[in-house]
Amino acid sequence: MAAPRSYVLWSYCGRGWSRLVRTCGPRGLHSSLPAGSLGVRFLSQEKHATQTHFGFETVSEEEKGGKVYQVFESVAKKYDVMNDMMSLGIHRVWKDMLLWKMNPLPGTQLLDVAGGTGDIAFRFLNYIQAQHQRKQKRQLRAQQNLSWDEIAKKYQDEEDPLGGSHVMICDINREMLKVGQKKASDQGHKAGLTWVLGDAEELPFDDHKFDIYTIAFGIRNVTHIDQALQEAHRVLKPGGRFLCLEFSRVNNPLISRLYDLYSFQVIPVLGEVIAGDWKSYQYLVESIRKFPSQEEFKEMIEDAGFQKVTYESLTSGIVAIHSGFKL
Ligand SMILES: COc1cc(O)cc(C/C=C(\C)CC/C=C(\C)CC/C=C(\C)CC/C=C(\C)CC/C=C(\C)CC/C=C(\C)CC/C=C(\C)CC/C=C(\C)CC/C=C(\C)CCC=C(C)C)c1O
Ligand SMILES: C[S@@+](CC[C@H](N)C(=O)[O-])C[C@H]1O[C@@H](n2cnc3c(N)ncnc32)[C@H](O)[C@@H]1O
Repeated sequence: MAAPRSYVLWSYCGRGWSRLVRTCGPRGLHSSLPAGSLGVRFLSQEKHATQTHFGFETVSEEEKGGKVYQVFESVAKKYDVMNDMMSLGIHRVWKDMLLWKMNPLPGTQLLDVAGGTGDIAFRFLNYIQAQHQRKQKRQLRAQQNLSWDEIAKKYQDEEDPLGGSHVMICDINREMLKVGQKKASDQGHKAGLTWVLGDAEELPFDDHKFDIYTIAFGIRNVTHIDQALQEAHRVLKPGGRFLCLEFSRVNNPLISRLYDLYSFQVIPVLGEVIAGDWKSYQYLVESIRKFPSQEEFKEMIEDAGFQKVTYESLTSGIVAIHSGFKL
């Protein structure tokens, strides 16, 4: 569908001309003139950039990407410590729950978009490796009559412990990727992962390439969420799964009040004290409030072509995991 254009209209209401900006979509001009208007002069056809939000601020769509980039460039080095401090470690449990829901099999090709400092990717590799080790132990226990030499040899001759699984970590921000790459080498993750600089709205991958697409705490920052969802659908294989972990809507009014207090009174202060960055953490809490509810987001995922879309709210709806399939 063609993007709506904005036009400047000037309306005369008796006391003088006033400037109105109205959009013109494919079905015509959407404008209602104030009562008492004596006439309209169509003075110009300036094309206006479409407006969107950056937290509670209204910005042009062109500006938003740059502002989001600055936020994550600024917080990258303190990102992990901030998350532990802000959530008292709860974000780790939410990410573990994403992995339990995914329950990947050896050989899975995962694309983790907005993968940042690698939290989902490392959990994926650890999950697959742990599965492989459990399987190996089960097999060895079943073979009661093996000698010590044979057991040692089985461990030495080990084939790929990832069973061909691979995770592609794609993020738009160089600084976040750099921190992630350093963490990977510190934690000894060498095989099974690739780091790619790329935009969720225009993924640098062919169609039908991945078994699973994840995005954790990323989609809220994307300018055109519908575009990112369509890209997720495009790069998944038929039968592939979309999983999204994101902040959502708290339904209990008392918890919601406490959560608001904590978010607006505590999180930016922590951001200032720990990361020297109040503004980025103010953006974080504001962007959470701008993100659609569980049901609204489910509809957006369905609109992108996914089927069997479901969600699970965690911690009273502070976050939710949405799941959908490309069938
Ligand atoms: C720039 O963009 C970003 C930067 C990032 O670093 C990260 C992200 C993306 C985000 C993540 C990866 C996850 C990071 C996690 C969070 C943002 C945390 C959000 C989650 C919560 C607020 C809820 C869960 C956290 C907790 C339960 C922490 C517990 C806090 C306390 C026990 C209270 C601390 C109390 C004080 C410091 C005293 C002063 C308090 C007030 C003035 C406010 C009153 C607050 C309370 C009475 C308690 C707080 C209540 C709640 C949190 C709600 C309770 C909820 C339930 C019981 C379910 C990124 O995009
Ligand atoms: C809050 S972090 C989440 C990182 C990680 N997934 C996690 O769960 O901790 C958000 C990430 O989204 C990335 N991001 C924002 N807009 C993006 C876009 N259009 N395409 C890809 N990544 C984007 C940021 O650079 C940042 O690394």
